[in-house]
Amino acid sequence: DSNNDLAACRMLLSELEAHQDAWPFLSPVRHKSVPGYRKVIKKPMDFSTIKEKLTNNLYLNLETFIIDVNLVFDNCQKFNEDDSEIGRAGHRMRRFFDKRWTELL
Ligand SMILES: Cc1ncccc1N[C@H]1CCCS(=O)(=O)C1
Repeated sequence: DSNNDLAACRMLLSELEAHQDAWPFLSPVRHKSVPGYRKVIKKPMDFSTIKEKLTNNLYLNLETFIIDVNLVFDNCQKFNEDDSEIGRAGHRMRRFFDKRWTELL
């Protein structure tokens, strides 16, 4: 039900934030220092923004939360080469997240 969905979202987010490869995703990409980012990425998302939305009760259920987490990783894949520090971190974080939330099912 929505209470344990919320608990699951909080649990999953704290695990994402604690991951050693989370550093590129903890705060919004500073588009002033990342040329092209604002033009290329139409819907920026990061873990701190997700936390804010959780706190403000903006996720209807686990599914809407997972959509935002996937947006973080999809943005990363769109902007970063697979063979780059941030690109590789994104792939590792997505693999970790997919494993964890499926373990909840
Ligand atoms: C996820 C991402 N995609 C593209 C460019 C940059 C980033 N992340 C930045 C977030 C702030 C710190 S940083 O500037 O080192 C890295």
